[in-house]
Amino acid sequence: MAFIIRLELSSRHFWMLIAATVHNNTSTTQYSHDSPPRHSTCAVGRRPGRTGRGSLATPGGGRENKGALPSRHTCRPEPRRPHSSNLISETITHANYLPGVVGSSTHFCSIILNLLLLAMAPGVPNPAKMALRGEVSARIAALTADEKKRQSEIIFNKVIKHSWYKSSSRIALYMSTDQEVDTMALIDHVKARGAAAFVPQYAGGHMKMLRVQSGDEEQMELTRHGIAQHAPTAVREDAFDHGGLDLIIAPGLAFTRSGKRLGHGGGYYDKYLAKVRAGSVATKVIALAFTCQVVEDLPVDENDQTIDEVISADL
Ligand SMILES: Nc1nc2c(c(=O)[nH]1)N(C=O)[C@@H](CNc1ccc(C(=O)N[C@@H](CCC(=O)O)C(=O)O)cc1)CN2
Ligand SMILES: Nc1ncnc2c1ncn2[C@@H]1O[C@H](COP(=O)(O)OP(=O)(O)OP(=O)(O)O)[C@@H](O)[C@H]1O
Repeated sequence: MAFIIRLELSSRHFWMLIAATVHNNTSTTQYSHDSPPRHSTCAVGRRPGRTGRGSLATPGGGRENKGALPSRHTCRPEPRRPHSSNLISETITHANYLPGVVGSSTHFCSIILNLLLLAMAPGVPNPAKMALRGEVSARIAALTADEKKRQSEIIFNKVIKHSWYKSSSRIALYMSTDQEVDTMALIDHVKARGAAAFVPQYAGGHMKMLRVQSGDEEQMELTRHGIAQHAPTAVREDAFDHGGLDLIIAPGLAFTRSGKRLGHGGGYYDKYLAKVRAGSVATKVIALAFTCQVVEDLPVDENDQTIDEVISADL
């Protein structure tokens, strides 16, 4: 019976079932499988200033936006794949609809079958990564704004004292969302030091690092993931074309002390770091993490790039 159901499902649903299995068996998150996923909303528009920050999708499927965003509307269901964090909540929903499949003794065969399908479905999200993204996103969502501010300030002070930071004159950072270590003070610090600050501009699977000029942050537009970035029409120095980068301060969802990194599932940093490292410049990479983002171990694949150091309030 389970097999027949599976034949009727797409490969994405196979992964959802695996993720549900992984999640049900190993997760310690506070999601209630009885609770329906939260309503999905998204932020669009221009960044209103430094206090109104966007956010990446949350595990409940919603895009929490604690900052005052200029506009907010309910997203209609998109025909394309949802953000990986949304997939987690969808997974749980599907698990509820198919209790006989997820909860039955066919688990073992199901997992073997799904693993075989992994090889046949390149580019389909890895269920172990999806499960960890859901767990860590929930932990971050549970942090208060004051706690995130407290940790971000400690991290800021560690970064500005770091020897790699002090010796770098071309530094890539990221425009932080409410679910990430705040980088706004750091971007200001880089510019005040007279160093060049760059931030990501991503679209269609490709990411550039563009230089931040005075006042840019207030002009930036929010992507559908709630990330502020230069408009497509902005003409700014591309870090890659003009001398590279000495230091990349990277975002992510989960990290290990040994340098493994899990991002939001776009593959943007993995590709960018691979390109940077293929060149001759010895660019250092530091990731910034809330304490709850540092894990003992995390799943990696052949494309995943390591980071040189993770800085948290505790590490
Ligand atoms: N502040 C900040 N800026 C950042 C990043 C970040 O993590 N933080 N990024 C770090 O990389 C890049 C953008 N991150 C993205 C991550 C995922 C998707 C994305 O397309 N997600 C798919 C689902 C992916 C999947 O599940 O396979 C989607 O929404 O449909 C887009 C951008 C560049 N800028
Ligand atoms: N160098 C690369 N070349 C081609 N595809 C890649 C490369 N790096 C990653 N990818 C692909 O991108 C997709 C997302 O990868 P992954 O889930 O590891 O992203 P992530 O590290 O979580 O995201 P990000 O780097 O944007 O924070 C996967 O399908 C992966 O195979």
